[in-house]
Amino acid sequence: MTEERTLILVKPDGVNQGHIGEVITRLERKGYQIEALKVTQATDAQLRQHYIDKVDKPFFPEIESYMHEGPIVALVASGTNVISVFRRMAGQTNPSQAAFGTIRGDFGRDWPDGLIRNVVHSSDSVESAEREIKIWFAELK
Ligand SMILES: Nc1ncnc2c1ncn2[C@@H]1O[C@H](COP(=O)(O)OP(=O)(O)OP(=O)(O)O)[C@@H](O)[C@H]1O
Repeated sequence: MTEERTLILVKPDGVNQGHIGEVITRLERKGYQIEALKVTQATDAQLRQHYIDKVDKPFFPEIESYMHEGPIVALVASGTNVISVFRRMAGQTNPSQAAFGTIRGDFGRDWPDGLIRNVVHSSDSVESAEREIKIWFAELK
C-alpha cells in the first residue's frame, strides 16, 4: 500500500464532450483527493516532454494534432495506490477495446480519421507521475 499522487489529463475530446465532471466525480467517488486542477492549452514543449518516449514514433504528429484540438484539464490526484487503480478506471488505450464501466470504455470511441482519442491520460508509475506533475504544474513542489 502506497500513498502516492498521479497526473491525470482530461484530453481535448474529453473536455469538448463534457466529461470533466464525470472524471472528477469518479475520482471523488473512489475517495481520492484532488490536489491541483487547471484548464490549459498544451504547448509543443509540454507535449514533447510528456510523451518523451513517443517523440520518435511515426504517430507522434497524430498525438500532437490531437492534443492541440482544444483545451485540456490537468489535475493531480492523490490516495493509496491511486496510480494503478486510476489506470484500471481509465481502461485500455484503444477506447474500442476498453471495458464498459471504464472511462475510455464508456466515453471513448473510434473516429473516422483514425486518430486514437481516448479521453484521459494518467501516469503509469510513481516516477512518471512525479516527472509529469512537474511538466503541467511547474508551480507545485
Ligand atoms: N499506434 C498508435 N497510433 C496512434 N496513436 C497512438 C498509438 N499508440 C499510442 N498512441 C497515442 O499515444 C498515447 C500514449 O500511448 P500509451 O501507449 O502510453 O497509452 P496509454 O498509457 O494508455 O495512454 P496515455 O499515456 O495517454 O495515458 C495514447 O493515448 C494515444 O493517444
